[in-house]
Amino acid sequence: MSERTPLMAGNWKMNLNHVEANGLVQKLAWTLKDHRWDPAKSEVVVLPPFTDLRTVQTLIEGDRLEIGYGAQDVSVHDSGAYTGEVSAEMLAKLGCRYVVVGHSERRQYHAETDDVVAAKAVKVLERDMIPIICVGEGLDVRKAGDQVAYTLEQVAGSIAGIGDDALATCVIAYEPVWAIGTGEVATPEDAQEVCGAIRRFLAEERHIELADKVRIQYGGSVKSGNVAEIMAQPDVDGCLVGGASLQADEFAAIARFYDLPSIG
Ligand SMILES: O=C(CO)COP(=O)(O)O
Repeated sequence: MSERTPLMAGNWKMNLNHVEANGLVQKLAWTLKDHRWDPAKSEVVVLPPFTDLRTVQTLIEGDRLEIGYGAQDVSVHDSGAYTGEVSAEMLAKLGCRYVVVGHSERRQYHAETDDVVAAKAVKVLERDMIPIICVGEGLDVRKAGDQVAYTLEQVAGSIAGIGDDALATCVIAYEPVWAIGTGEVATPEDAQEVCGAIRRFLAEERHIELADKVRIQYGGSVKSGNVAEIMAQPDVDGCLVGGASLQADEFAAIARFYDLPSIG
């Protein structure tokens, strides 16, 4: 068994202005402290919109909080005439540790392909940050029972061009699209089926030591009520949390999944 520290990351999506962001991070920090959260048992990260990053950086660095932060997307370009884009260098300068690439909402609404996702992941790695590479099938694929093959193809395309040493530092987030924001959570067995298949694929395509190091998250309607069972799966090394990460109490409870009873 490897020592993969579970990564509990809150993807705020397009929510909270910088004032609200300040309030949420402060409340999250107090709540984690109050409840004796153990950073050795789970790494906690927030992923605010770009406009909140400076505020979150100031608070986390100023108060020396043990909460990490990062961004939800990045440009494939380094600099220049790309209106509205934000580069990996800019994010690194703001102290970001993580950057989400290929979230299903980017793939769906911005037509991001696996090639684009792979190029973004490379940019993130070049600046010594960690990409959280998102993959996952839609409802039609799930109904046809093709979730494993579909997701592995996305993984293959989204890690193309990433060398073994760099890939070992990456996070892969399995987020079945039908479970995102719907309240319909995948069963722990569903999550394990695909997360386990991703790890076996990495072992076969690259090597077993690498596969053992990569952290694989599950995302999709994660809450304090279901996180313990999901985290009990051997190949699930953390969660990418949307809606529930906007409430400090709820996200703090998720971060302390190891103390929650696993029911069911
Ligand atoms: O997309 C997600 C995280 O990136 C999941 O969102 P929800 O937790 O709101 O379902």
